[in-house]
Amino acid sequence: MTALTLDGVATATQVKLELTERVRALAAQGIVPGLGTLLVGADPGSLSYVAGKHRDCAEVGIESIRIDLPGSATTADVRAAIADLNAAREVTGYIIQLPLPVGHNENAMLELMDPAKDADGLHPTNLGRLVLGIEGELTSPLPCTPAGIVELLRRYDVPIAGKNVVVIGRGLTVGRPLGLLFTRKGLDATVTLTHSRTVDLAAEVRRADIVVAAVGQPHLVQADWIKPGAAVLDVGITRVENPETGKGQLTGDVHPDVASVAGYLSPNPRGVGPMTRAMLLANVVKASERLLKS
Ligand SMILES: Nc1nc2c(c(=O)[nH]1)N[C@@H](CN(C=O)c1ccc(C(=O)N[C@@H](CCC(=O)O)C(=O)O)cc1)CN2
Repeated sequence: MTALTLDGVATATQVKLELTERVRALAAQGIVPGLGTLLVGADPGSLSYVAGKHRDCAEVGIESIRIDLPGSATTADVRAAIADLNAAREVTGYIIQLPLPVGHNENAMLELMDPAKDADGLHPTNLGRLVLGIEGELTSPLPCTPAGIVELLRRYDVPIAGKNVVVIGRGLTVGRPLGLLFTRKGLDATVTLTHSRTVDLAAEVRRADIVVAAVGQPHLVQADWIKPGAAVLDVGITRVENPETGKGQLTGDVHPDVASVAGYLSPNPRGVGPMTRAMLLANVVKASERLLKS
């Protein structure tokens, strides 16, 4: 068996086409969605993700506004930038690119955001709504990577209800909110959220119909951990030096041999990453649509 590829690039392209139409419809009613980004420091990965977010916005017709602060920025500087983004009329939604440099309290900064402008669904109010099971579409945004994972599975008709999902990693942007999302009414999966202190990870994963690996440990998930036919989503990514070429190479959490056992496999790169970007655009569009309805 070779797993069917869950193609994040093709799926995200389709999502962006659909969003372009929705942005046109908003424009016809005088509403221009605008995404703000706040980047602190010059981490190469974060710089590249933020640049990608602005390119994506241009592709679908969303305005974008960028605030970049130097790595030497103080907490007061970050607070001031957040206050500016909360106040800016042209910014209908914004994100704080994570991780923030060491020394900044991410949770405290996320809490300063106007929850109505939180395009990442990471403000405590929006995460709280996810916990409460308040429907996301019309009330609050969902975190982008979890939303992208579910959208990818849905668009490939991978069954979710009643299935055993094992999520590896309990981070803020992926594992923790994903567990909440999968157990929501309507998705109805049974979730095991595993982490670095889980005793027998392989045994947990062997029971899973859907596996999501989001830890950033190259090739952690082995082929003999996978139930035949399972859906495997490879989210964590690490730059590993290729000993032959000496060049850095992006490596996912899932070993390539998994493709011979799984029923579905999202590649990494080109799987969940592009869906994360597309879901951010979707959150910005939905926030503007909510404005129209309010
Ligand atoms: N505020 C946020 N910070 C972070 C988030 C987030 O959702 N909100 N997620 C990640 C980074 N991220 C977006 O910000 C992100 C990561 C990866 C990709 C992506 O498309 N990856 C490509 C490969 C990238 C490469 O070539 O280096 C892929 O998977 O094909 C998009 C967005 C942490 N921070």
